[in-house]
Amino acid sequence: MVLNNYRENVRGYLEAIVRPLARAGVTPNQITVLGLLISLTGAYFFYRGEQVIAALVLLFGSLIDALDGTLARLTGKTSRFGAFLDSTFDRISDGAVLFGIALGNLADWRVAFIAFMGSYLVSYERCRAELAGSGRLAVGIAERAERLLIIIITALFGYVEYGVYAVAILSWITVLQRLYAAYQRLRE
Ligand SMILES: CC(C)CCC[C@@H](C)CCC[C@@H](C)CCC[C@@H](C)CCOC[C@@H](COP(=O)(O)OP(=O)(O)OC[C@H]1O[C@@H](n2ccc(N)nc2=O)[C@H](O)[C@@H]1O)OCC[C@H](C)CCC[C@H](C)CCC[C@H](C)CCCC(C)C
Ligand SMILES: O=P([O-])([O-])O[C@@H]1[C@@H](O)[C@H](O)[C@@H](O)[C@H](O)[C@@H]1O
Ligand SMILES: [Mg+2]
Ligand SMILES: [Mg+2]
Repeated sequence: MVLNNYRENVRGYLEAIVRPLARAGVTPNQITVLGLLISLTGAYFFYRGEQVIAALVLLFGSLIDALDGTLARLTGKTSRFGAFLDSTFDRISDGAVLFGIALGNLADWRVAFIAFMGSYLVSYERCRAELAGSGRLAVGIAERAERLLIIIITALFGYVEYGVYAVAILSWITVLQRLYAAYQRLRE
C-alpha cells in the first residue's frame, strides 16, 4: 500500500520513457513479455549466486513492469488480457526469483518456500476477494512492490537471505491483514 501511493509521483518520468516506444509502435504486451524475460534473467543470476547483479537486473525488470501499464494507459490500449498477462507474469517472476535464490543456496530453501507461499497467497486473496465483490483490496504492509524492493535492496548489499526472511514474515502478516479486510467487506 505504501509504495503504490507513489505511483503518481513517478508517472511523469515513466511517461517520458514510453513516449518514444509508443511512437515506434511497441505494444504493452510486448513490454510485458520483455519484463518477464528480464525478471527470469534476474532469477538466473540469483541461481548463479550473483546477488548484486541479480538485484540490478530485477530493478530494471521492475521498471519495465511499470512501463507496460504506463504505455497502455498513455496510448489508450489498456486491455483485460493485458491486465491478466501482467498479473500472471508477476506470479511467474515472483516464484522464479525465490526459486533462484533457493537453488543458488543464498537462503534456506524452507524459508524461501514460506516466503513463496505467503507472496502467492497475498496476491490470490486480492484476486479472489475482488472477484467476490470486495472492491479494490490493495491492503497490507507487504504488497508486491514492497516485497520486491526488500529483495532488491538486501541483495544489493549481499544480504538477500535476510530479505527472504523479511518477505516470509511480512507476506504472512499481509495474508492476515487481507483476510481481515475481506472478512469485513464480504461477511454479509
Ligand atoms: C539498471 C537499473 C539501475 C535501472 C534503474 C531504474 C530505476 C529508475 C528504477 C525505477 C523503478 C520504479 C518505477 C519501480 C520500482 C518499484 C519496484 C521495486 C516494485 C515493483 O513495481 C511494480 C510496478 C508495476 O506494477 P504493475 O505491473 O501492477 O502496474 P502497471 O503495469 O503500471 O499497471 C498494470 C495495469 O496496466 C494495464 N496493462 C498492463 C500491461 C499490459 N500488457 N496491458 C495493460 O493493459 C492493465 O490495466 C493493468 O491492470 O509498480 C510501479 C509503481 C511502483 C509501485 C511505484 C513505486 C515508486 C517508488 C518511489 C520507487 C522507488 C524505487 C527506487 C527507484 C528504488 C531504488 C532504491 C535502491 C536502493 C534499490
Ligand atoms: O501486491 P499484490 O496483491 O501482492 O500483487 C499483485 C499486484 O502487485 C500486481 O500488480 C497485480 O497485477 C496482481 O494481480 C496482484 O494483485
Ligand atoms: Mg506492469
Ligand atoms: Mg507486472
